[in-house]
Amino acid sequence: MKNRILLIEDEAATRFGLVRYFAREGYEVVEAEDLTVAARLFASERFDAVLLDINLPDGNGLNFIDTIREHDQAIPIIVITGTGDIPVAVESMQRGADNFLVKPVDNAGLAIFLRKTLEIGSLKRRQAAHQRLERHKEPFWSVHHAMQVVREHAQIAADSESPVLITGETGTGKGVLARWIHRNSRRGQDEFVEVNCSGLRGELLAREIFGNVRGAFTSADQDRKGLLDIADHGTLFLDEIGDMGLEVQAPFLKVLEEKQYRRLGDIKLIKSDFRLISATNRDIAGMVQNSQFRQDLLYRINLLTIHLPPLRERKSDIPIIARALLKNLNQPELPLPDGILSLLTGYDWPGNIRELKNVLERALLLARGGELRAEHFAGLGTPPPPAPSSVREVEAAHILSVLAESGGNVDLAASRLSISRATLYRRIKQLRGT
Ligand SMILES: Nc1ncnc2c1ncn2[C@@H]1O[C@H](COP(=O)(O)OP(=O)(O)OP(=O)(O)O)[C@@H](O)[C@H]1O
Repeated sequence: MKNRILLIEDEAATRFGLVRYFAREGYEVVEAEDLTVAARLFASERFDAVLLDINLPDGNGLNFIDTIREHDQAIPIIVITGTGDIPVAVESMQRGADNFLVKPVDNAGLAIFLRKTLEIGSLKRRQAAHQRLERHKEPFWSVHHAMQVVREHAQIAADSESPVLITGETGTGKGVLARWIHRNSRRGQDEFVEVNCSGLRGELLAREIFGNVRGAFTSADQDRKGLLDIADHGTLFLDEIGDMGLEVQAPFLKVLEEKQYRRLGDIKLIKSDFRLISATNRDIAGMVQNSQFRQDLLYRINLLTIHLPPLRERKSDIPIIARALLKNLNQPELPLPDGILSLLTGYDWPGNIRELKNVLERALLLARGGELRAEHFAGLGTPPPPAPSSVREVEAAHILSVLAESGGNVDLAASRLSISRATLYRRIKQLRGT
């Protein structure tokens, strides 16, 4: 799809030149000769960027920056000013413009400006959307006692600066938990730098972590920052640390001990104040026994270990997690009938939360916006287990399903069950572990 530019410029000749040039560059340019037309267009149409002249027949373009920013914080604004208008240009930046150019405009220069500004704008939007999504990922949906321990330890991890090792099978949410710890730590506003050690072996991983100077190896045609550099003041998340080769383990241990390192091919020592969170789905202690992982490194990274249990060991959480995942998939109101809940709780979920999320996404596609039915979950295998028999099991199943239907809201569940909030808490406590 073509990027749409709103060009606000009163000189017809300048407009003509810019429209022709940008049409050739693959943009769609919509023209406004004054602020009145611009305001009408901006209110009714969607644009990817605004090119704004300051001196317009019906007012000062600077005021229009405020109007744009009231409605859209992210859209790139490039201001075009006459020579000698530098103070105006500075003011335009202070009011929220992204860039300014001085007339006569060099079209090629403006095109480069525009491309860069649009790239940054789109990155900002993606980052904002990603952060919004990440904020909704709450790692602790649970009534299970094992997750209570996880929650307590995660809070301790967030309050401290010590290295944390998160263990658990694939798809249990180790990455989600690592981000939660970072966000809730005092480094939460700084970088969260993630590297997956299984995708990059040997020297490739070392290059990513340490960076390099020009000429350090054959293809090193320029200096490159390492992730340790970028994670300074923030958090470095090493996913699948069990897959880190021994040749990288030794220098990495040194970094942890000394908090400084050298880029590949460099002699200069660089300091980095990063906080380490690692994760693995492998048995690292067993790897130490087999000399595949250094014991001294393990001692350094596992000061605090948090284990995420697989979904099959906390099946009582499946209704709550499924509800929450539906909410994240923008389907908070969609009912999950008992038949489907028993299908979901009857399955062992080797891929854990990731698999549950995929299964729900597939079911939503198959349901085409309608109600979810059992046939949308075909392939989950085993039929639902026999209905609970003891009074305690019946009570547990009922409480859990009402809690799930109430989206984990204890007040709502208590009122639906016609018991007090305190009684419901007491019952949940008694039932934990069932
Ligand atoms: N609490 C949660 N909220 C929302 N989504 C979650 C949650 N936990 C896990 N997921 C989803 O499940 C998937 C797997 O999560 P994540 O990558 O954190 O797991 P992992 O244990 O790190 O997996 P792996 O070991 O394969 O790297 C992701 O799509 C993630 O969004």
